[in-house]
Amino acid sequence: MTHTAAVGSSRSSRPQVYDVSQGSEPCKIPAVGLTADQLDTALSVFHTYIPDSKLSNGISLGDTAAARQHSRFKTLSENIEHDDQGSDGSDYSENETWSCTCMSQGGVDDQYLCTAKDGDACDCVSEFGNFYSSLGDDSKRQLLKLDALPDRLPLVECSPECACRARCANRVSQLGVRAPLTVRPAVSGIGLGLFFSPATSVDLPKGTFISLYAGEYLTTVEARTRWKDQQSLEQSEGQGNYILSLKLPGETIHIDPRHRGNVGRFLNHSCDPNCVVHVVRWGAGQGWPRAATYTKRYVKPGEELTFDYANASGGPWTKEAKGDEHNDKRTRCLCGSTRCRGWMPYDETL
Ligand SMILES: C[S@@+](CC[C@H](N)C(=O)[O-])C[C@H]1O[C@@H](n2cnc3c(N)ncnc32)[C@H](O)[C@@H]1O
Repeated sequence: MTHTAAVGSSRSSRPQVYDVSQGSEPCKIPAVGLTADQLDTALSVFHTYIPDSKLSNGISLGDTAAARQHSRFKTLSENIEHDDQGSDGSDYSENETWSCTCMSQGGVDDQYLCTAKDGDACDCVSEFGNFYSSLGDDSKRQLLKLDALPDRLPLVECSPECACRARCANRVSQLGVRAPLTVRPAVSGIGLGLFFSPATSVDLPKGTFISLYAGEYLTTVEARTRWKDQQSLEQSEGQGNYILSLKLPGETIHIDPRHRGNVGRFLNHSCDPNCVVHVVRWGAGQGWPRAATYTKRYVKPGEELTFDYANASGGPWTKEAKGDEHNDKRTRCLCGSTRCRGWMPYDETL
């Protein structure tokens, strides 16, 4: 793939703002300060930009009926060991649907339906908890109450089937990227990274939704094959490994954004990160687990956004690679933090 106009390149007198999301997110995500080659890489990694994950055969998770019919879905489901309980920890199984009947009353307060205003009355919030709170400013932004989240329980937002629709305050991760972000060369020098880049000098509060880590859902068998391929690319061409494995109670989900993915694939690992990954379902039962990143502290303008790959699932699924010469899975961590553990975490089951 070649491009005649390069972002931030001396080849172009007026730098062009290239939206990495290709118009798929509510906010543009400019690529900034990239050489022509880096821009080519940033673009060519996305054969397709998808704001939400899909099955590896291209079927959208939102298309529940088609996803359930498809043999790939069945294979994936069979690969997942289910507990007696629903995997969101509730009494609802994957085959049941759950929705609230909250209806908008009209007016500006619509934004707060389901949580701040009618929280007690909303079926979803009263069943699964209210873990978002309003920032209370004009931005109408909802923050995740990180300290109130129960350990290892996925967040459940209102589902696409709920009557409250898009303005409900219990829908955050499903609305796409809203924080001002840019893709730039990573601070560590390891390829590209995702940065908080506001127009004015404001901090990003703790609990702000950044983006999903969206890609193709893989079976464990598919993930193993791709992991090996990506690992050899990493060694031969310096291209990274992108598969995120979410180990939930009773199930493991692998997400690969290398060929089809969203901007979350630019989030680098840090041993002292400013973001954290949480599993979010859009509705209980029928809701597939999404990996969503949120800030875990205040973030200053210009900071690179990172998360600890070892905490991706909130569980003990990863191992720190040891400095053992015979461990071919090890990759040096270049996060540069004073708490750096030296090696990148990896999922030993792949
Ligand atoms: C999800 S991608 C992150 C974006 C990547 N830097 C890029 O340019 O596309 C993960 C890959 O980035 C690299 N990476 C991320 N964090 C790193 C770190 N702390 N140290 C070394 N490499 C890292 C590794 O190659 C890893 O496999």
